[in-house]
Amino acid sequence: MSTIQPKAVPAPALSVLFSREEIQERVTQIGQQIDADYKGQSVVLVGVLKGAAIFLADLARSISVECTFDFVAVSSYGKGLNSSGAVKLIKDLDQSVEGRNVIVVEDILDTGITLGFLHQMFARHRPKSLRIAALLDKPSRRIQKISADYVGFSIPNQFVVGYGMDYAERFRNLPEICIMPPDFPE
Ligand SMILES: O=P(O)(O)OC[C@H]1O[C@H](OP(=O)(O)OP(=O)(O)O)[C@H](O)[C@@H]1O
Ligand SMILES: Nc1nc2[nH]cnc2c(=O)[nH]1
Repeated sequence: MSTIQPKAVPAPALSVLFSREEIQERVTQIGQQIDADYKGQSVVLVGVLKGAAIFLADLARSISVECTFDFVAVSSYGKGLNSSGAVKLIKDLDQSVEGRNVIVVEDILDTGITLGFLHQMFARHRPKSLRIAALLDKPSRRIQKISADYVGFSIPNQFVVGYGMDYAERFRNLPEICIMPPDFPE
C-alpha cells in the first residue's frame, strides 16, 4: 500500500485508498453510464460545495450529453470528524431546476443526512428527474434512508481525505483518496 507524507507538519503518513488512476477510471465509467441513461436529453449537475467540486469537474468532462452546472452549499460538519446532525442551506441554486434532469453530485454519502436534506429540497422544485451521484458511499454509517443512483466506490467506516475531501479544510487538493489516521493532529 502506498502512502503520502504531509509536508507542513510532522504527522503520520496518509495511506492511499484509491490512486488517481483508479479514481479516473471509475469516474469515466460513471460518465458513460450517465450518457447511456440520458441519451438525447440534457442534465443539470448540481455540485454540493465544497467537497464535490473536483468530482464534478472530472465527471462533467466524462459525459457528452448536454449539461449545465449549478452549486449548493450546506453546513453540517464543522471542522471535526463527526457530523453535528444539523444541515443548513448556505447557498441555494442559481437557477430553477423545474422540469430538468437533475443529478446531485456529492463526494461522499455517509450518514445520509446531507443528501436526505438536499433530496427533499430538490424534489420540491419539481424536476423532471432527480438522481444522485456519489463518488464514495459508506453504507455502514447510514442514519437517513437514502441511496445514490451512481456510486464510485463503497468503502468501510474510515475517514477519508483528498480529491476534494478535507480534514479541517486541508488535503482537498490531494489527487488520491487517502485514509486519515484517527490520531492525526488538528
Ligand atoms: O452523509 P453525511 O453524513 O451528511 O456526510 C456527507 C457530507 O459530508 C461532507 O461535507 P462537509 O460537511 O464535510 O463539507 P465540505 O463538502 O465542504 O467538505 C461531504 O461533502 C458531504 O456533503
Ligand atoms: N473529508 C471527509 N468528509 C466526510 N464527511 C462524511 N464522511 C467523510 C469522510 O470520510 N471524509
